[in-house]
Amino acid sequence: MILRNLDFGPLRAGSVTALLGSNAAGKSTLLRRMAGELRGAGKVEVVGQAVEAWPTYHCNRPAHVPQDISMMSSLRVFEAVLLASKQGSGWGVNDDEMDVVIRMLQTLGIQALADRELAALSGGQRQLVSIAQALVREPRVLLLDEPTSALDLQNQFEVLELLCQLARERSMCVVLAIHDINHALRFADHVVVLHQGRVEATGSPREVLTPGLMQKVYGVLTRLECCSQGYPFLVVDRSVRDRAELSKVEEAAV
Ligand SMILES: Nc1ncnc2c1ncn2[C@@H]1O[C@H](COP(=O)(O)OP(=O)(O)OP(=O)(O)O)[C@@H](O)[C@H]1O
Repeated sequence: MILRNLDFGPLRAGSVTALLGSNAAGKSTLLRRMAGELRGAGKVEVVGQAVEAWPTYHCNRPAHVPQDISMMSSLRVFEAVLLASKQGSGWGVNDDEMDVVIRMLQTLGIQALADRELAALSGGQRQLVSIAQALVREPRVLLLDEPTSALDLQNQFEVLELLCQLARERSMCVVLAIHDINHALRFADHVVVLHQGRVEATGSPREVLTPGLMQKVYGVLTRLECCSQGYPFLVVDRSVRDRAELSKVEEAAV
């Protein structure tokens, strides 16, 4: 069993939740369970109904952007996003539906890629297209697995800002697994930290993401600083992988 006794939520409409934890903590597994792609014990509900009970293309069925995005297809970017927008609603296409796709490509800054084949895209471009495919469906719940892992710094910031903005505008519940603690501190309303198969901590990022938690969950010594915009960020001083060394650090801190 990968995850046990998980209990968190409800996750609010219009909010962004960051799912944190070290490698193999179970973040992707939890997202797949929340998306209704994995069966298991316990219950995941969307608007009071088990996630699996919502029809595949219903807006209450979460959209899931997985970590590994393979796009070995000869479809072009525009077609791929249009196809995603049409899921479950027949094959006819009108001008309004085309406009929605054009606007989505513009929003993500990938309009210049509209005619490119998916198979010819870079990793970061693929990541932006897969986010566009999920957003264009206008889901009530959007689950993203490390959505910025292939993006350059500017795209990381712009995509996370966009997700926050759309969460508020569309009353969408966004949950993203992410390794960058500073992105979680800056962009998330809520964090859930997984550790050893359980929820170690949950709450507001500033309350939860303390140097003490970083030491326990990630085995790193950190300190909190503040950027010129007033946002807190954690600086990692060093890793303490060795248990004996960690005990010494803990004793010295008492
Ligand atoms: N399809 C699978 N079959 C068997 N075990 C799996 C499968 N997928 C994941 N696991 C195992 O489940 C555990 C949790 O994996 P998961 O991918 O959920 O972690 P994660 O927190 O997303 O990790 P990372 O940060 O490295 O992406 C790992 O031990 C992994 O080996």
